Amino acid sequence: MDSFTRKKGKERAQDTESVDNPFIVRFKAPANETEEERIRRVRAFADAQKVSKQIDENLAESKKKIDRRKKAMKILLLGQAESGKSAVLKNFRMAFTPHQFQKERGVWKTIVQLNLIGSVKTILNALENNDSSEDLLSSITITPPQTPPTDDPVKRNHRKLHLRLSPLLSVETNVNKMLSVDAVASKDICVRAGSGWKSKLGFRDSTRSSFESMELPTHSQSANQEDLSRMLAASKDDIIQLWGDPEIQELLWSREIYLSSMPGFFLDEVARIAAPDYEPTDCDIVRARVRTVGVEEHHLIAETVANKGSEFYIADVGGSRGSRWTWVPYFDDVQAILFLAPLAFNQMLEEDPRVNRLEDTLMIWREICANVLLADCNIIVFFNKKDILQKTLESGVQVNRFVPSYGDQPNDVPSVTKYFKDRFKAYHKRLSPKPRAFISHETSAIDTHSTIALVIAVHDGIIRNNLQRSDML
Ligand SMILES: Nc1nc2c(ncn2[C@@H]2O[C@H](COP(=O)(O)OP(=O)(O)OP(=O)(O)O)[C@@H](O)[C@H]2O)c(=O)[nH]1
Ligand SMILES: [Mg+2]
Repeated sequence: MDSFTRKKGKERAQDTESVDNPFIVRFKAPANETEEERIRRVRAFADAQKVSKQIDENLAESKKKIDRRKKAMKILLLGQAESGKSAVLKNFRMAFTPHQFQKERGVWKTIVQLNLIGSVKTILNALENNDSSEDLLSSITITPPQTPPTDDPVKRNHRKLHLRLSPLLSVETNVNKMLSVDAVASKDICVRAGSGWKSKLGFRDSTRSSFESMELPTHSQSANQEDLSRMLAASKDDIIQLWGDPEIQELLWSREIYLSSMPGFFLDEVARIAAPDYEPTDCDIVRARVRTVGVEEHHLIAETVANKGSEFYIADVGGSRGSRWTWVPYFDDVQAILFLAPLAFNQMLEEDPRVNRLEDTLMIWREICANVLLADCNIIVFFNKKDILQKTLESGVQVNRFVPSYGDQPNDVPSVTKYFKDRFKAYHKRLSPKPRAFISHETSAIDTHSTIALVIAVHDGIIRNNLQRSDML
């Protein structure tokens, strides 16, 4: 007699209690049950119990997570695409969870390599379009040029380079496929939040709970990454030759393709990055470009002595126009918004080249300031990309050509930064539903040294502010 059948008498006694319990009712022994039916029923009951236990455990884990989340600090990174939100997030992670971040180095190695090959593709595409006089914006191709042989030795050399680099581009295509890179018309690597792209590149996230799925890289995925490193090492000299070619520089210039000012630019460091033993530095990682699509939420449990164990959630959103509708659900319980405003006055949006970046940022800023859901939220502005502003002004670009209201104010970094700050401050004062302090910092998120110090100070400031608000000080 099995334990289930032995409990029959007891079960009967509990019948009144369990009459409402569908689980017990479902597995009650029917009258005239055969031995075979009984075995099947007992087995089904054991299976159901196992599933039920698993569900209870998951619910308990979810509840724990909800409770933890309630207590933790919640930060939201906002701003247009390419404003530097993900770069600031990386600085946060380096500051508070350096060990965890260290484990991701392999992922960033592959991304830096892909960024580098992306620049190579842009050059080859420009060359090919030049040859065939096709529109520059036609899709990027990995096929070698099909045009007939030429007597021009420069062109012949370019074609040879293109042919020799084709296998590298094929391997790159395989890695992009593996990452399910979105085939949107973008020059960037676009991976969807929650798609597990980092685990496909070999990163094991130990902060994830046991019931969250975590894909491990398959053998072929790891092989793809190895192929990429091998092919890059083998193509190193060709890439150096391609990038150093004065004819090509001239062509890129004439086509207004300014590679060195594009995100994810690594062509000046090919020798280091294509080396077989290449390991990305912190600066490489912050400069690596992956476009955020959707919202990536990161749960950080501080590892550093000063803040050990303190928990916070940082949501890093996709900033392109098509992604902004995904931001609103995160307004609900956020305590601080870090708003990234790039100090860019002479650039247009990639998704709409008619719209100036500064005007777009100001439009988002007005909406955030006026939002009643965010009335009690700390908002901190990072006027980012100060290094780029410096270079732009040094190259002689006049602000008033792009922003007529700038007038004849000096064309220097302090004056331009003040102009930005005053405009943001004025909207903040006018549109905030309740009075609140305007807090801002000037940053260059790729300067990890100063940005790490800043994010630690900002984190401490948010805690102090929240404590003051809850009258605990
Ligand atoms: N030179 C320079 N580059 C920066 C700075 N901040 C960010 N970048 C680079 O600009 C590119 C875009 O930065 P991201 O952090 O990916 O931008 P994002 O706001 O997350 O963009 P989306 O994910 O598209 O919304 C990356 O290659 C960064 O390394 C900066 O202060 N100076
Ligand atoms: Mg991003």
